[in-house]
Amino acid sequence: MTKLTKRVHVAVGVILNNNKQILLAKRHGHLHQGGKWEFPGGKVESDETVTQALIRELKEEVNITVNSSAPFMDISHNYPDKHVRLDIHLVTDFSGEAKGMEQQQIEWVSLQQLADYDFPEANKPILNRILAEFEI
Ligand SMILES: Nc1nc2c([nH]c(=O)n2[C@@H]2O[C@H](COP(=O)(O)OP(=O)(O)OP(=O)(O)O)[C@@H](O)[C@H]2O)c(=O)[nH]1
Ligand SMILES: [Mg+2]
Repeated sequence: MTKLTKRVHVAVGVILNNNKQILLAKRHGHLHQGGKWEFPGGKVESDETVTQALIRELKEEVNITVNSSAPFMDISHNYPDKHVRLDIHLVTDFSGEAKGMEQQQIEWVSLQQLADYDFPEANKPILNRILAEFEI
């Protein structure tokens, strides 16, 4: 008997504010990759574009209204239990005050401190790219 590995397409936001801080959220313990810090985002539903999913998820999860976004990186990663495609977008133009809408911990983290946080395995290239792009 074979069981197909779950595949998910995820819209992910690297939200950068004017103080050069990036918004991180802590995944609840019971979730996939629970306890790790993530960039806010979530699954793209079948009836929406990645941009629509990004806008919806950032509003639902962290109360941020995206005014515009730019494609930043596309990563496919195979976890033992799940295959993820992370469609990562840079968000510098947004409004609203960040809030953990799902009782999750959130933090604005300076670029210098980003490497101190524990991220899911798939996020390593994102970290490297952010640090290279913004010249840390
Ligand atoms: N949002 C987000 N997900 C990530 C990151 N890195 C990473 O491996 N993932 C994985 O991508 C998947 C995203 O799913 P999610 O749990 O955020 O989806 P969602 O918000 O739609 O959740 P829901 O299905 O509970 O409503 C998870 O398996 C998660 O482990 C990241 O930086 N941000
Ligand atoms: Mg999510």
